[in-house]
Amino acid sequence: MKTASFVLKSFYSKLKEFSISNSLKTLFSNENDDIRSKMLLSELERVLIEADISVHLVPRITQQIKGNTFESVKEELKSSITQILNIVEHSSPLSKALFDKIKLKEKHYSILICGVNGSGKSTTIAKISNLLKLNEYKIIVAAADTFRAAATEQLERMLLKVGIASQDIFAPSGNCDPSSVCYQGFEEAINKDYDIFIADTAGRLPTNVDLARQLEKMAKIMNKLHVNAPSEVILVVDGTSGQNVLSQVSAFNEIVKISGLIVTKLDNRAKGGTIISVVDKYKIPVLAICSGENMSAIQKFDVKEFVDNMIQ
Ligand SMILES: Nc1nc2c(ncn2[C@@H]2O[C@H](COP(=O)(O)OP(=O)(O)OP(=O)(O)O)[C@@H](O)[C@H]2O)c(=O)[nH]1
Repeated sequence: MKTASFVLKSFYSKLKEFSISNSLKTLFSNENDDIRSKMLLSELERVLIEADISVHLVPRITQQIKGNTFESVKEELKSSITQILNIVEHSSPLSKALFDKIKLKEKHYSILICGVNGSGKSTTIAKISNLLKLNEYKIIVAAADTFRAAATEQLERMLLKVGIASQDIFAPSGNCDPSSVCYQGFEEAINKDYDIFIADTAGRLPTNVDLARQLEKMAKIMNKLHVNAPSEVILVVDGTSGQNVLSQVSAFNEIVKISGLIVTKLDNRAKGGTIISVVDKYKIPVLAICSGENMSAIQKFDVKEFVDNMIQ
């Protein structure tokens, strides 16, 4: 089985392959080049936009560039991007429990997972469940994706694979309302003293009013059972969706307050700029990054590691 660091390397090697630095080096092919000249500045802007950094953010980054050598510009870019990413702390009680082995203080911790179709929600839930189980948490997962027929079986299959027993998967048969699955599942979590309750939800376009209301209802109904519920609302986004991720974050955040992001599929086509743009615009922490279908392909988001690999 591939280890987490091996899998993550595939994301970082992709980032390196794309490398802002390579493009930057070519901008400095002539010794007398000055980055502040109009031509070179617009070339630098193009490089950053190609790295998936939003067009609104790029001028703010380039404005801070004062140096005129490859090394100085590179360091200024790194510092500017680091500053943007460090505007929030990229952690939550869940991510600390997952990656830092810091015990959750809250009892019956509840997590609502949402996102557009196919962003990787169920796979990510299996990865999280795997880690939580290894860290000796008693968890229960509710299959509240009652929309797609095969979704429950798919989730169950993945959870069983990582050693979650079928009695720890709340998946009532029949045509159930997703809010009632959330409610009953969370009620069971409280009654049977589970440490963590995770609800998988159907993939949805947040612009679909009915589906948006349904998600809102799930969060509200959980709150009837516990004053802090849901403890975290995590939006799972496909990291290869580029700037589309920005509109997803905005739309979902209007329905339920998103407490953190998990960015998936970074092994596919990762340029990294999307993460920078989302953090800058919405100040929402990135709780984890995923770079593969393998259950170990999930890792804490580390700003320094990310920036060092993006610009070397
Ligand atoms: N390459 C890669 N594929 C991934 C990753 N995470 C999930 N996938 C794949 O993406 C596809 C969709 O994943 P799911 O977990 O089913 O996504 P979902 O959001 O639950 O899907 P819906 O329930 O249909 O909305 C599957 O083929 C997964 O194996 C990842 O980090 N990298």
